[in-house]
Amino acid sequence: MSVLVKICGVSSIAALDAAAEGGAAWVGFVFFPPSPRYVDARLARDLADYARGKGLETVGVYVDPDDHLLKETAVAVDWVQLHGTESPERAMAIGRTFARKIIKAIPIRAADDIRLAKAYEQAAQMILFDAKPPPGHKLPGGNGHSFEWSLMRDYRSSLPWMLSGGLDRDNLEAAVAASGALIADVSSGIETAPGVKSVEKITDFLSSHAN
Ligand SMILES: O=C(O)c1ccccc1NCC(=O)[C@H](O)[C@H](O)COP(=O)(O)O
Repeated sequence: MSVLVKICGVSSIAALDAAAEGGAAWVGFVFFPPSPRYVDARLARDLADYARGKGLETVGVYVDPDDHLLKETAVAVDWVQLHGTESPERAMAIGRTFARKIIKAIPIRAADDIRLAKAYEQAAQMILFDAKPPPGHKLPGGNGHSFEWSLMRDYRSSLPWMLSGGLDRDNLEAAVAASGALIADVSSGIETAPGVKSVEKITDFLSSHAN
């Protein structure tokens, strides 16, 4: 069993090197100021240039972004990941206006939550299923929480999809087996503290069941 991997919340060259050397397909930069993984437009441009030189695809992670933020930052990345309450119409408009591929994050707690993905089939090029954060939580993603992976078992779509939420090297194999995912996304599980990526953990994660 092997999966493609997105390493999310990257803010250092060392983490990019580990992601590229371990065979990750995507790296994500978080453009949401309250996040401990936040990077500004200038740092993101430098990191994204470096990542592209290493053969990585780049993803900008946003929460209900306005056009000003997108104009400043989306130019640096290949994909725009929408982690807020963006409607299908807004997601489609962002994709067209900024000529970027869209990943729409769908928060999951129960089986019914998966249905929302259908509404984005024309607006997005990929879906990311992430654990719904507890009410009142300040971040919509990057919380290290999992959802019941087997809920994805019978999911079928014309779009590729990523499994996300609380993954780490110890649970990746079980998560993939239970969900049938072909792509996995990880952030907290490869950190030593919120926002601090570990080269060793990235390498371990990617060598466990990825590629
Ligand atoms: O990572 C963040 O800080 C973040 C903040 C706001 C919106 C989204 C965010 N992360 C999105 C991701 O793609 C994470 O990789 C995903 O939520 C999984 O995170 P984790 O459970 O920590 O592996």
